Amino acid sequence: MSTPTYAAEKQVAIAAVRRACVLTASVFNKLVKQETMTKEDASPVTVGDYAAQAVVNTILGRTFPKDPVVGEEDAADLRQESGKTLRERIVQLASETLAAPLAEGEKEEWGLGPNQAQTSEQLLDAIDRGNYEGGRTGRFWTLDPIDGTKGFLRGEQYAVCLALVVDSRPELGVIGCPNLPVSAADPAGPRGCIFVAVRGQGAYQLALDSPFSAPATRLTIPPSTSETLNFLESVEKAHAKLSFNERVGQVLGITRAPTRMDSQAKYCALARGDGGAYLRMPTGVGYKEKIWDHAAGLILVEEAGGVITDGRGEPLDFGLGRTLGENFGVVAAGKDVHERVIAAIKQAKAEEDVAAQANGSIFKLPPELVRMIFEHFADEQHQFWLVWISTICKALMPEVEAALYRTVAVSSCKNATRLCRALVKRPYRALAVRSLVVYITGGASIKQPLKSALPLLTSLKRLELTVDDPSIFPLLLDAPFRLRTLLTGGYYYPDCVEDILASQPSLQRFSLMFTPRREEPLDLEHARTILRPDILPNLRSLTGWVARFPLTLIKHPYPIVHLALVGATRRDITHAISLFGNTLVTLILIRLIDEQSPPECYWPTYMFRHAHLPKLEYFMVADRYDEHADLPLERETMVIPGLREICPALKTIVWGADGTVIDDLQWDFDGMTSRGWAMTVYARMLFDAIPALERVSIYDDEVAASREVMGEVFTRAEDRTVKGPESASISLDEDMWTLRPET
Ligand SMILES: Nc1ncnc2c1ncn2[C@@H]1O[C@H](COP(=O)(O)O)[C@@H](OP(=O)(O)O)[C@H]1O
Ligand SMILES: [Mg+2]
Repeated sequence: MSTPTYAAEKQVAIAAVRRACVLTASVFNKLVKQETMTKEDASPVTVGDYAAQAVVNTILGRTFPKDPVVGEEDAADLRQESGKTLRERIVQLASETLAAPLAEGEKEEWGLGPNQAQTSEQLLDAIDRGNYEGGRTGRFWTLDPIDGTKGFLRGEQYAVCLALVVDSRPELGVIGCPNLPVSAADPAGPRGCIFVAVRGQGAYQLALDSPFSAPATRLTIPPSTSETLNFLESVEKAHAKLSFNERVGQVLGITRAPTRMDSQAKYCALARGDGGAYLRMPTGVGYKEKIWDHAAGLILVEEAGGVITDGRGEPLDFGLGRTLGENFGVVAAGKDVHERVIAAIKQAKAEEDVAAQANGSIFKLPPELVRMIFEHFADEQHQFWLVWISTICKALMPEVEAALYRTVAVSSCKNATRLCRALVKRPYRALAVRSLVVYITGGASIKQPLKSALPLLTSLKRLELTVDDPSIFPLLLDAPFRLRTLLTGGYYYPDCVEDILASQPSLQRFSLMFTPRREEPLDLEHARTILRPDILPNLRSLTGWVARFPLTLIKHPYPIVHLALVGATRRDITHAISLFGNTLVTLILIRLIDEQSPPECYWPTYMFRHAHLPKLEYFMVADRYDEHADLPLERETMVIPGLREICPALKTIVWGADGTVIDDLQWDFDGMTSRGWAMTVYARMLFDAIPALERVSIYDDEVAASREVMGEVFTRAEDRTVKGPESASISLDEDMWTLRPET
């Protein structure tokens, strides 16, 4: 079946709306402006409403007699004796309007022109044609003869709105706006426009007085940015929650003031680019939006390239009768901004939920304070207190949850799925999450649960994602959060790492710990974008497993303060130091020493040759040997010349040497057999060379493999003498040492 073009319907609807506009404009001029009716009188709105409905329905009754109409008014009151005066006024007005000479595009058989007089009864019947209740299937018209009655009375914006709905979908919409400036750029210029849209045929603006002959302007919603975006909203506070819009605007970073106008003229303004988004959020009194207030607007916006849904992002349902039923408000916007507006609404709504729940709390403390107290108790040791409090006082649940959900970690599929479900169920929980750790290797994929939860985590700042399913990582590309810390890892290196980096300009700390696999050669192309200097302007901390993180490809001297590398060869280290040496404060290396390495390079500070590390304070190195080679035990090679100038600020050196190296040092140095002797010589030489040095620790264990390791420590006393060796254990600072043990 071919798509209907609705050409006849369109022509009739435009003509009917134009006649109704002429009628309402004359009602305004005669009855409102000249104040021939008092406020207590049945009101000019009532007169205009009924009369306009009589005119439009008469035309529809003649042209499409089988089509029912869903309208705002019915004639029951007018038929009463008490309605006589009103009835006569309406009949007179409607008759005059219908009897006006035929205009271009109109036909006599539509009931128009001086030869087509209608009786009073015929006109009341026409009004009653608007009694239809609507429904899921079939076609019907829906009419709002004067939409924006308040605007009409003020002489501001109002609209005559007519739409054809087929099987619950608006297919044709016509909106007449007698008071709307023809061009928003010229607000004092000529007024009066008609807007028309047919599904699949585009949206157009026509001239109100010559809709069929004057050239039509095709409408498209232009793209907007946070700077150009503004909201269109009702004038009437009772019709939409304007304070909520304000908060949504803040979330979106909108700087322009909203444009307020009555009626569906807002949809017209949106369609022609006079505003970026129309927000109509419920005021909470249980009002259900009427289909005639949105049907014509919907098709106009959609045909202008926009998106229209309710406040939750759900489609508007025109198949439920006279109202939009359970839809929650209305949001219309350009394609490029609609999704962001919905996300911002979710955030503002979640905040509101938290605030609303807090009002019922027995503690009348300011919510920020309660939150601070609870956050203080949210650590693992005290969590049960919070849970206990919330079971006693349910009103405190949102604050308690906000504290408990601030930092969340999951390490099994089951828990990850549970967590995601809990976040989706109560968006204020999702809003509370600042730090999320997902560490799941093996097992089923948790992609689906994450897909539903990640878009809600608007406050997330720190994400640690170690998963074996690489298809999870692309989810980060659409995420609403701006991370400061991103730690990634897993079995497969995902192709989209660089795109993720490009989408996270606030990133300060980044870690890439994908398992190096021998069987698969590293695709260096993957790393290319990390090299672009512009994508990570805030990057200060970098951790990587070098086999999957080709450091030598980085050419940009990011001002890295903290660098940790696993599996770094001599070449990687020299390269890193030459790039980041000027800014490094901490440097942590698990280095690979191969057979080709010259013997001197066993001494950790040997790597600083030719370098300049003016800010370096903490240096830790743990060694891995491919093959154990003979050690260079000559004093001359232990400390390179010029070390004082190279790293003048160095305070701490931690060396995790392989056990066999320590054993060699023990047996073989200078012919002495004391285990501590060679270490003591080395440590003392370091203290002599670097005046700032306070501590040297040497551990005969693999530092990377365990959090608590034993070793010998040398310290500089107040009187600058060197003490040690003393046996000690080192506990690795978790935050600094983000590396995970190899398994
Ligand atoms: N509490 C409420 N919430 C939302 N809309 C309401 C409302 N009470 C009335 N309205 C509708 O808001 C329409 C006007 O919208 P706007 O504020 O955008 O101009 C009214 O149309 P009418 O003016 O045709 O009665 C009416 O249908
Ligand atoms: Mg209305």
